[in-house]
Amino acid sequence: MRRSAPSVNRLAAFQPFPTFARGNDEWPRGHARNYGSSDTCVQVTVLGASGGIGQPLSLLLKLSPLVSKLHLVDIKHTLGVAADLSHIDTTSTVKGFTTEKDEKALEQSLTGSHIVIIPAGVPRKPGMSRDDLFNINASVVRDLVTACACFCPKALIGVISNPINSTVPIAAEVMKLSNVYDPKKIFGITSLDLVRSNTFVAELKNLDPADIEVPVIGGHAGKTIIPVLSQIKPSGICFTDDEAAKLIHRIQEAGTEVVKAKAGTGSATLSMAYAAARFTFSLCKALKGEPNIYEWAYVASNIVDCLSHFSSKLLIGKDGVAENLGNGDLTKKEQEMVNNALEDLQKSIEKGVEFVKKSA
Ligand SMILES: NC(=O)c1ccc[n+]([C@@H]2O[C@H](COP(=O)([O-])OP(=O)(O)OC[C@H]3O[C@@H](n4cnc5c(N)ncnc54)[C@H](O)[C@@H]3O)[C@@H](O)[C@H]2O)c1
Ligand SMILES: O=C(O)C[C@H](O)C(=O)O
Repeated sequence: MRRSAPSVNRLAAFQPFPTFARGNDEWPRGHARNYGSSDTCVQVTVLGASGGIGQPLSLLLKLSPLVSKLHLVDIKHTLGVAADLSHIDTTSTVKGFTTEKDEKALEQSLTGSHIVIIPAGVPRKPGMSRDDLFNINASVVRDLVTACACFCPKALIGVISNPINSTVPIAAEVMKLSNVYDPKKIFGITSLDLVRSNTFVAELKNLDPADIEVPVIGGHAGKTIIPVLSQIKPSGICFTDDEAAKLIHRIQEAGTEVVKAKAGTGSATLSMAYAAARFTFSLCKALKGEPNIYEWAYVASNIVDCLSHFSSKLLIGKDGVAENLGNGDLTKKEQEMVNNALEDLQKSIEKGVEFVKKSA
């Protein structure tokens, strides 16, 4: 039987589906009554909404009372996905936009958006690295963020499309070119690394994952994914060197674990949809003025001297990152992991920046 760690509850902001996760029949209706103020309208646009992540993510967003208007955008199939979701008896409205045949689709979907989440692009197949997706996804993200710069320059933007370590700097450069760059408003969504870490630690120590918070810093590829085991909440969870090494390896390779298991049909979609929904709910709560919203995400940062982007703990407010809370006290080994990730991160960032400069 699983033990519960009594000293730390999952932070309210960290647990978007408390009653649902516990199997409460009332959800989402009863749940809706407890969440956020209904007077703040939040419009969320999902770019890539017909895809493996896009569809379950859109479903989770449709279920939440935090979202008032849901705009679903993809090259194709979006009208069907939107019609399907629109029959769900929650209060938000859903609209589909197909960019393939409708040149106004991006303008119409993005105008008025407070939050834009981007899972558009191609996923990995076995044997590929995330960086192997650059050639296709770099231009997808560039073009979609260019549309955001034009039609919703003040929106909070969450990038899911890989390689995150490069696509987020691409998004930043695009916003700079349009003179609407606000470094506080662009996030690389790395939440899946934290979700996985919580799960794996809970499995190892026979605890309830809802009670566990494992910080993960750095970036989102291989050794740039840096779980900070010394700062796990609740404190007092100890690992042998062997346990820690295996755990860190599993967290860093978890994406590849899924890619291999899916055997050519894609990468993580359902767990990513959950992670992205959780992150989006945090943005919604922050927009609605809820205090103490903390997340980890890959953002413009001066936490590490030589890098323009890095993932660390953030306080999120109405305008995006309200404060970058940095890495906390790292052990010598964790600091070594950061040092070992610098070169990869630097290269990925430069690759993204150069790509936008060349295509400008
Ligand atoms: N950040 C993370 O932790 C994380 C986790 C999992 C997957 N991913 C990444 O997310 C991306 C999407 O994965 P998926 O499994 O959903 O892929 P998918 O192929 O199932 O879906 C992608 C969708 O994007 C759409 N699309 C492509 N170009 C578009 C454009 N220009 N405008 C609008 N829509 C467009 C496609 O039509 C498709 O429906 C991949 O790059 C993958 O590597 C990131
Ligand atoms: O591994 C991938 O390619 C997708 C994603 O980045 C993940 O971590 O699951």
